[in-house]
Amino acid sequence: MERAEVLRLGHRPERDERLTTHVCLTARALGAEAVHVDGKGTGPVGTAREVTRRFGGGFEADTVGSPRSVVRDFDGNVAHLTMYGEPVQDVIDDVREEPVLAVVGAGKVDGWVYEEADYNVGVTNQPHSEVAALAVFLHEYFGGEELEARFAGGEVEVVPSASGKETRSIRDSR
Ligand SMILES: C[S@@+](CC[C@H](N)C(=O)[O-])C[C@H]1O[C@@H](n2cnc3c(N)ncnc32)[C@H](O)[C@@H]1O
Repeated sequence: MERAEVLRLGHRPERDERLTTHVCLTARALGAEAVHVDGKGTGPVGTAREVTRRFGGGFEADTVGSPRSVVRDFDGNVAHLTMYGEPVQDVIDDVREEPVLAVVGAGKVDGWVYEEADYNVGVTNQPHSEVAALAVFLHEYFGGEELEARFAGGEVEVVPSASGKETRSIRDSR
């Protein structure tokens, strides 16, 4: 069965707070089980935990001091998302053979990441965003099944609506 974790490299608290938060929330929403934030990213990690508490699911978020250890210790395929990589559509079937650690950067990504990754994967070979790259990668990895996921154990859930904004407490929906 497919399972995914995400490693956010090079978080800079003074400038990446919002983007790293979006990496964490995108990882959770699109089916990853955990995000590991390299550096002192306590703000994004706290937000991800709070969203999980409110909206459910078993998503885990933490900060890590040694991203290289996360890469080396991961039991599965390490897929580094980079505009210089092989096209996602060419490699995703092979990546899907194992659990995946999807690695995304912030500023310049160190050379060891390119060397130690099992796959360097481009979501197009144009420069864009780690959030966009992660979303498309997870969607390709899970083949769209992540869109049907239920997030159990939270306080509230959204009632899908063609207009307006509606939520209900989980107690009311059972
Ligand atoms: C704004 S980019 C910065 C990249 C940085 N200049 C470098 O040399 O690695 C931040 C991250 O977005 C992701 N990214 C951007 N464009 C991508 C693409 N076309 N395919 C896959 N990932 C991409 C990569 O993970 C990258 O590390």
